[in-house]
Amino acid sequence: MDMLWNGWGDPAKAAPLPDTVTGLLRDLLGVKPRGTAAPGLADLRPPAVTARPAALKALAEAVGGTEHVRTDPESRIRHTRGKSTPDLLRIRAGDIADIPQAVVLPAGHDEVLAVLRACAAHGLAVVPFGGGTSVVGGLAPHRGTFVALDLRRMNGLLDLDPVSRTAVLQPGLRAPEAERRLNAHGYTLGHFPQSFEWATIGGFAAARSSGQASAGYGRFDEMVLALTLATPEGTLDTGRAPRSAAGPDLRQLILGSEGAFGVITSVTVRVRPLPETRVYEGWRFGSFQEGTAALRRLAQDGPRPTVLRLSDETETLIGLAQPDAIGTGPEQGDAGCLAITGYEGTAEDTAHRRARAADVLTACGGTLIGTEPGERWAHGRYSAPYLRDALLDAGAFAETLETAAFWSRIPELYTAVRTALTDSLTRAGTPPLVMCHISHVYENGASLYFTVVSAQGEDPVAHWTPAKHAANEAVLAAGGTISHHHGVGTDHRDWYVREAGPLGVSALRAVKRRLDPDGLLNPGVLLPTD
Ligand SMILES: Cc1cc2nc3c(=O)[nH]c(=O)nc-3n(C[C@H](O)[C@H](O)[C@H](O)COP(=O)(O)OP(=O)(O)OC[C@H]3O[C@@H](n4cnc5c(N)ncnc54)[C@H](O)[C@@H]3O)c2cc1C
Repeated sequence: MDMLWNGWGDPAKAAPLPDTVTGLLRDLLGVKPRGTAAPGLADLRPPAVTARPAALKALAEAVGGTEHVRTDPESRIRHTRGKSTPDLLRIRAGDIADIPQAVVLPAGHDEVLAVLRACAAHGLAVVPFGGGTSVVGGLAPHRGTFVALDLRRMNGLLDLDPVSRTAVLQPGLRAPEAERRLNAHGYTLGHFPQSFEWATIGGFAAARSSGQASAGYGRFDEMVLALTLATPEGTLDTGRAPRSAAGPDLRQLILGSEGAFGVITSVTVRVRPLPETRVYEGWRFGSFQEGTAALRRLAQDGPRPTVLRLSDETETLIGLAQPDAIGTGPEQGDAGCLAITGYEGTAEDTAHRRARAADVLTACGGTLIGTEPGERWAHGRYSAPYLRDALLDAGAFAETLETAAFWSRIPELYTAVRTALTDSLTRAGTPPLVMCHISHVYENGASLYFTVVSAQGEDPVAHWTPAKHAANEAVLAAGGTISHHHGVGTDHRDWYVREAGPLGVSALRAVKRRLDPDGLLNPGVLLPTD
């Protein structure tokens, strides 16, 4: 099954907004229903394919037949951009300017190399395409003539080593299928981002993804032990031991390279035994500040839950911490802040960590409110993207952005980003609701994840852009990183360039030139084009 072309996920799971939320949008944010009907897939008329027949023939030869090179309108439209809110708004408005010439489906590493050779020979750029869930413009290169390299046929579990607890996965394997295959052998990857239903192993590595259970299982880049990269200049194999002192770690150069240095064709990951037990529960704190201090205590001194997240006052009040319960949040205004803790592992380890963490959280001012909020969060953990579609349908604007910083910077960063978003959208005539949560913690810092909801402007993308830029400026000024887990793409590139600095950027450009001398791979993604 393919994802909804102009929204999120499985069309069967689309859910209308509860009346409480529609009322809230109208009364609080002045959201008005949009009058214009969105075009259907068949209404869109992609520009004709301009790639020469010889180029399409070479691509077909590279991937074993014309059936693996798709030029039909629907396939091309389904590979146009990713799933950020501006991406959805553009395609809903019928804008398919970033459409690929063709969708090419290789079956293995050698076919990827052959596609890269064919593209080099015929002057076509290449956009590696995993699940298509990028929210940073990672699939919209700055070059008109390109093909989407869809990795869905490379979807195998190639090896499982129970002694080392490692697995070799192909890049096009979607997360649920990766879990299903590992679970059949008694293992889990433990990577559960909100995009879990659709994103792929290659996309996780390419964009340095982080899942909702990162407190226990770590970020995806921490799980990766080895990678194979197909580049226009040949194959780069990295990682022959869990850790090494043999020079700089080339794995780190590939992780986060977002298709600009090559195509990841194989990923070796560490796996863990399937947990015997899972338990999620809710805690209430008087304020975001108090809850943040409690999370820091657990992150620094332990014990570390598997899931650890904290919503600020606004997110708690709206009920967004549990998307299934949106609009039915605590009735009283002094809801405080909801934290969710989760424990996965053996029964003994889970019970032990849960009891000790409860002592820490209580000492930090938290009140246990039972397993119901935790179970509700777990049940609704993949629902929020469906909610976004319903909000857009209702005429609201809803988008997320994220950053991270050292603990001492977190309060300033929180205030700076909230203020930037609120001021910018209020000046534009659409005062927003800005909500925030912490869902990834480290010994030395944490991420902040913001959700913005407002009325849509007349041109919703143009209306949002200054607010997003103001938030990016606030992130850098307050000492945060431009992305904790969404990546750079084209949307964050200009701020990433400032974060990396001129020498850092020129070093990365040198790498790009060595691996991709003709600049075929994702031009303009991660780094500016020359
Ligand atoms: C609703 C929603 C929720 C999300 N939640 C999370 C979350 O909780 N945590 C999180 O980390 N992210 C999240 N994301 C962002 C996104 O899911 C991640 O960035 C994910 O890693 C992208 O995987 P993908 O397979 O969809 O990659 P794609 O979107 O297809 O590609 C992402 C980038 O990587 C490149 N790429 C893809 N595959 C390869 C490959 N094999 N080799 C080289 N380059 C490649 C692409 O060219 C592109 O630049 C969310 C996105 C959405 C829309």
